[in-house]
Amino acid sequence: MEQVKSLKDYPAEVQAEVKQVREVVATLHEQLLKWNLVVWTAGNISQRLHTADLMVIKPSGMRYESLTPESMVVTDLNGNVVDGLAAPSSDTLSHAYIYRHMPNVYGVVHTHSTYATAWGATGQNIPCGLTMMGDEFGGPVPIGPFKLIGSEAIGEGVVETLKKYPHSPAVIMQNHGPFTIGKDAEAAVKAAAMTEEVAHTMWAAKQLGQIIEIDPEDIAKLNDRYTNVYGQH
Ligand SMILES: O=C(CO)[C@@H](O)[C@@H](O)COP(=O)(O)O
Repeated sequence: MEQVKSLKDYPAEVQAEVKQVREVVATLHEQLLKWNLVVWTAGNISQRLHTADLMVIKPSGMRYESLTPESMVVTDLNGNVVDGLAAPSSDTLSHAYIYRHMPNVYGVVHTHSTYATAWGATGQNIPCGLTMMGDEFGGPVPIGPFKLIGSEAIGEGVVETLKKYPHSPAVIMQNHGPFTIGKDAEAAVKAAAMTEEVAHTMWAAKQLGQIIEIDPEDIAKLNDRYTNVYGQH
């Protein structure tokens, strides 16, 4: 049987990174409240380390206002706790699955943000009818399969869905809510905020009439410009 190491068994550089990532992950949860992406305790953030196959994730069921760097939980990429006093998030095994199968991903976020989750309840991809969707998602925001909570099944659903939508940093799990990814936890939080924004706008558009979807060639150009030209390089 695999021996689970304690954080004390890891080198000093790993312990130093854990300290820094605990701060980052604890503080970023404030952004979920700021952007109105969560209610009560329903959502979580994690970030993977660069110095070891470990991640830092929110403790399960704790109010965002009470989160501190010390209350964050450190697990390995099989979801085993290596440091922390609290039980880790219900979605730990799914975050770990995503990190194991998507080596460029270092941040994962889950929310139940209202409009994105409403699309999830209908099982419909959010169609790409906005230039910002071409920019941010490179196409529609996809719906992932329905999966029960607590195992790595949600992570499998996210990874399988993103194989079909490789430019999207978001999957809205059917009947559940968005899971977003990024090069770090902050990028995944940004993707969660953008998912909710476009979910809201496209919901409003649907009330007004038929959606005009953007041509896939133009979506590719938008996504390329946003990825390679937009912002400071
Ligand atoms: O999605 C769900 C439940 O529907 C959970 O991810 C959410 O409530 C957050 O749980 P944790 O507090 O991270 O264990």
